[in-house]
Amino acid sequence: MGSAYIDIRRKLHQIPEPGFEEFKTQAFVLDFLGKLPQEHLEVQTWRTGVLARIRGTRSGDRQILAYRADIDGLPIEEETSYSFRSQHPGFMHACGHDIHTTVALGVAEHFANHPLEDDVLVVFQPAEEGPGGAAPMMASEQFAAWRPDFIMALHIAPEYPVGTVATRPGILFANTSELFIDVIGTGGHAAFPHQANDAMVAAASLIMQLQSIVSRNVNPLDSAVVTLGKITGGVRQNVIAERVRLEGTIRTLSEQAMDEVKARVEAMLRGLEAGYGVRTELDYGSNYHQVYNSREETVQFMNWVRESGSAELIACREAMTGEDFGYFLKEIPGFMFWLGVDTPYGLHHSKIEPSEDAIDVAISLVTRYLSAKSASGGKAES
Ligand SMILES: CC(=O)N[C@@H](CCC[C@H](N)C(=O)O)C(=O)O
Repeated sequence: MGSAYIDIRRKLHQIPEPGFEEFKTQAFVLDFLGKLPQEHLEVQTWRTGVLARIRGTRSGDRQILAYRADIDGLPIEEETSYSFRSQHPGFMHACGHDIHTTVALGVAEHFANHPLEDDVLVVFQPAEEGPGGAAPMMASEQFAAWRPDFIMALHIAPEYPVGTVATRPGILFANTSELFIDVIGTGGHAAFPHQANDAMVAAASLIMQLQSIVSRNVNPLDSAVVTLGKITGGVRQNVIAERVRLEGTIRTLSEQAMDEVKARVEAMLRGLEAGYGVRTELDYGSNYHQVYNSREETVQFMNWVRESGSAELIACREAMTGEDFGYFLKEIPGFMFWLGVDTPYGLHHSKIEPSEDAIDVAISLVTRYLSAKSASGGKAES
């Protein structure tokens, strides 16, 4: 099965699309599903997402087991050595969603050919990178009609070898909040700073102040990240900037720490306005709930991986990545795990080249796990 799925991944890799604009990806998924045996398969769309339900042989009496993939790309210019690079300038699958989607198609194909007693729901979710598709998808009529009793998902992990998976019960990924700050001063001629109010100098001071939140305000026994990833502002070298925009993200392992970090950001903006005479505008963009793996489900999965030998299991630590899969896990028992894809470049890097050998590992692992779970009436045994 390897080469067929590698070909699918390469096709998806060439069409990365931003959140809620995954039109080609959705069409690709629908086309693939349309060619599978249709006897047990039902498909619904929700915005640019897709829900594929494979009815089990005892559908109705039994539970619905779900596998979720995110399908959007990132606004990053690709710099890989691939011959099948992105055909969408400025966009790239730099977070492995092409692999996640391919695995989901493999899972759907497997169960369309070999239905379980339980139903299997394969969720193709848009907009994970932002603004967040999980919460509105869960609130949709389509999802409510097919709401699963269990849900699992994976995320590629560049640092782990192919053939390994890593997870832990409890918190796996952080609470996140995007951060958009506009600093607004008064523009002017570079030679007359006293007649202007330089938004760039105020923004530079703010950047350094924000770095002190994690080191000086957050309890050292807690964990938090404040990262600014983008600055824009100014017009040209001899014009005092009237407006500077900072874009970043806040990550914390507790909701309390998130509230504390946000309170400090707001206090610093008030201080900046008083000290520099600028005006500021603050927008937290989208916020994601932490990915909290159900204890019982995760321990069962970890035991099953160890006993079945389906992959090598790493009991990992939590990470400061975010994932709106956390919204599914807030309401539905399940877990997320890392899938080793062995590449020197990290997630969101323009040169990331995940090993495609991991695709078969994942399809086999997910289909075997859901089969074992169904066969044992909910509790997977190896
Ligand atoms: C796994 C991963 O990389 N997820 C993204 C999620 C983005 C959340 C949101 N847009 C933000 O930037 O806060 C991540 O950056 O961790």
